[in-house]
Amino acid sequence: MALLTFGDVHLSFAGVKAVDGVSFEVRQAELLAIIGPNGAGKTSIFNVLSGVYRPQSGRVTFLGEDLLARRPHEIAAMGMARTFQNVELFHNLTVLDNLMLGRHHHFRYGALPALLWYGRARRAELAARAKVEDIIDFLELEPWRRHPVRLLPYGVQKRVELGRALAMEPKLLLLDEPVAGMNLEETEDMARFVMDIRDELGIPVVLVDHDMALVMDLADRVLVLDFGRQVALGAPAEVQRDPAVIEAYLGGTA
Ligand SMILES: Nc1ncnc2c1ncn2[C@@H]1O[C@H](COP(=O)(O)OP(=O)(O)OP(=O)(O)O)[C@@H](O)[C@H]1O
Repeated sequence: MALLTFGDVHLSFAGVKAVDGVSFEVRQAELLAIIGPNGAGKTSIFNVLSGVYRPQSGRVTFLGEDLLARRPHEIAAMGMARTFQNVELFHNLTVLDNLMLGRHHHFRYGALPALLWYGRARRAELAARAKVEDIIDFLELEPWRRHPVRLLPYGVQKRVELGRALAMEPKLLLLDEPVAGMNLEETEDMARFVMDIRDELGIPVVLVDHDMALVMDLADRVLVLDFGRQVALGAPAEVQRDPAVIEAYLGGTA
């Protein structure tokens, strides 16, 4: 069964068709990439998925539940985690604290037990800490764990953001341009972590990026958009050969 279904979604803003009848599904442990030129509708799809935009029509389900009736924090609590084009972290806090904050919705105790550090609060805190330490290991963030995020190189900050999303123990991860602005080495590191997230942790990923080599390398399937419309959906090799894609997007570079 598909984890997520996006069915014939239409979203427009004052006559601009941002998403114009797009349909796809995300399967267990797959990496689906969404590509397309600027303004093609990629971010709008992410905003529909995370409950920020409400489309005029269509059907979106996650884990069999209707997503369009949900608010952003409810969708996050269902297990959909997202990273953003720009780093969105608490820059004065350490790597460790930023990751601990990623777990806050897992905490199910009141302020008083938390303050007194007893019972359930203590166990939850210790479990959270163990989980966060695993993520620090997994993303090779150990050298920076006590450093404020603002002092870290850009590529490492993006990795911390990825770590915060993983700390939510997501069932689906949305990555918005994870390698934008990175140098070659940072890009290769990030590609390796994204692959490990799918292959070792088994978390399905939807990725938007302009880096064509990365997308074609990592993705199991690629959805190509142009002016909000769906141009193609299929395996990378298939999509690269598709004349409609070459015409609309790759401009003969395939
Ligand atoms: N909140 C909004 N208000 C008005 N128009 C919007 C809004 N959000 C998106 N749009 C319009 O919808 C279209 C799709 O935009 P979107 O940001 O989804 O594209 P994109 O593929 O993510 O582009 P980019 O690669 O530049 O990030 C564009 O024409 C954009 O101007």
